[in-house]
Amino acid sequence: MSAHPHPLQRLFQFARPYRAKAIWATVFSVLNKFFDVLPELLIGVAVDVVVNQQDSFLAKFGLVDPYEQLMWLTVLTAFIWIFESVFEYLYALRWRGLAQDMQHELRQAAYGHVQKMAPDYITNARSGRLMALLNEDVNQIERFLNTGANDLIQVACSSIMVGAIFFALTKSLAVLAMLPIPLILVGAFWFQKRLYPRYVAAREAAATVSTRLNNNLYGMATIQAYTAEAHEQLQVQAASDDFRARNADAIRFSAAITPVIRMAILCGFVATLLYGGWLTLRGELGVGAYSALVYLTQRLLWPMTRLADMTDLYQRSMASVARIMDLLESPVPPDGAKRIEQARGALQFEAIRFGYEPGQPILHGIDLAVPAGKTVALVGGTGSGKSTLVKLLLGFHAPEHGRILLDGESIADLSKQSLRQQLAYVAQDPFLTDGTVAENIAYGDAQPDRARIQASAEAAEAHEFIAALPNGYDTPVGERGSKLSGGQRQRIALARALYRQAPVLILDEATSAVDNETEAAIQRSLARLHAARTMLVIAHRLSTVRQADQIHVLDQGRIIESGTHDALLVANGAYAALWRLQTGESTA
Ligand SMILES: Nc1ncnc2c1ncn2[C@@H]1O[C@H](COP(=O)(O)OP(=O)(O)OP(=O)(O)O)[C@@H](O)[C@H]1O
Repeated sequence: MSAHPHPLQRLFQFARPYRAKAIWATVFSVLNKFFDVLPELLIGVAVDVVVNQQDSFLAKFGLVDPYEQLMWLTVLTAFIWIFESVFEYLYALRWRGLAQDMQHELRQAAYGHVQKMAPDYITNARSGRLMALLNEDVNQIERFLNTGANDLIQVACSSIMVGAIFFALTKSLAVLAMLPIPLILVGAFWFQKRLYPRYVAAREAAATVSTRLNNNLYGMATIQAYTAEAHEQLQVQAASDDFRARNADAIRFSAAITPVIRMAILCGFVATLLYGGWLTLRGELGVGAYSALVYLTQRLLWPMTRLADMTDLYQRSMASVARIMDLLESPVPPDGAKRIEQARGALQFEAIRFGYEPGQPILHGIDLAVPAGKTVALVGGTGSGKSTLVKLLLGFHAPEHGRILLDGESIADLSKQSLRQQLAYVAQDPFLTDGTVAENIAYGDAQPDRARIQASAEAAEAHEFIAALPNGYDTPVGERGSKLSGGQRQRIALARALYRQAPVLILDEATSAVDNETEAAIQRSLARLHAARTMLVIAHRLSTVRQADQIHVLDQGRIIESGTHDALLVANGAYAALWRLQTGESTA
């Protein structure tokens, strides 16, 4: 199916640090099973005591009186049961502990890995699919380790132990009782092989449902505004139906396992009952041994009915392990090693060519410089590649050709963390966390500075509205900032970027949702900060970039004009035309 090792092997590899814990858990499972099988033998010994009395098996140990034999048998039974219970407690504790540890480690590792990927990876991988992976797949492994692993070990143990007892007591009966085992195992493997792809398909379908639900919950306002509820309900229904059908397909198989195995067990049980009874009647097998063997046949074969559940759990969790390991092994974008402590903020884009998809170039050789402390603006039609250029600067993608320099250092050589610490970025659609206003402004700072938070909010023209909120800076903003207006969200995002005090400030449509008056005030604040920072500003509203030291006009991935506002008006090209359109002024 794939070049990867078996999922179990991949899980073992991942769980290396937990090897000692797993070994202890296994030891306790084995010991528990050992003490669990013994009472069956004691039944045989008890029958032997009451039937054979002075000639019983126990009499050989010097216990001639049958009443004394019974007494000792009772004491022995009590001890066996106590040990069985103690080891049951210990294995349950260990396996469940291990399940929790693995669940935690896998989730941490998977999320940690996702955080190293470019943001586009998450949208390409479908965020719902990732959610399913981080939640359900991880839980699936916990479920298996909670009970499944112990069950598998104990079935194997009881088969070996009971088999050994059978062989010690009577070989011919042992062969008969064990005849169904190969049949059961072949059957279980046959089912298992067919179940695995069905579970993989079911997991995929679950991920699709999750993606759709995720998307719809996020876009509920649009769904309702467009009265698309019925349409979306149908879409969810279709995805859920598919999930149900795939699960039903797996269930048809897994439900058949127990009845089939039971038939095989029946053969083994009937054989022991008949042939063992016959041997006992002929005096070739003791009555005590016969009683023990009848019970032990059950002990040997009956747990195998649980193979169905175990296989089920095992296959589900292996499908989940494979998905998680695939994620963990997906290549992380390369990272540079150099660090930059305090950049001056000089940026240089040299002959940048880039496309998201092979053969579909978005940027066709961009050359531009942003001297330290200067403001450079990028304007141009929608889809012309402005945000893409910023994504390259942030190191989300690497250019196919050309390089980007920060203070003369290629950003490809810099560690992404070090690079991004020099940049303060306000995205087109800023992301606010589900915390308070203050937490959002001081985002990423372990020791938030209250005075700096307020100063940043003032510079972003946000202080006034924040102060008017019910709890001021301590007001929760809601999920993704849902309790705020678009313009308020933008200003908090701007305050956050200013709080960072990074040498380079990148504003991608950072004030598009605020009114003209507020924007003018923000411009004045930014102008005061101007000298200290390099600014790369993207804007559709040209009044925003009017004061920039240099303006570049992008068109379909190429710079078609560059200059100051005044020079571009004089040049009377695309920029001047756009300016006239936006202001109604005549520049000719
Ligand atoms: N993750 C992506 N995968 C594939 N194509 C993308 C991706 N992001 C953007 N694009 C494409 O790249 C082109 C440039 O997009 P970009 O966001 O850089 O434009 P922009 O100039 O910032 O536009 P706008 O002014 O509308 O924000 C567009 O054609 C867009 O469809």
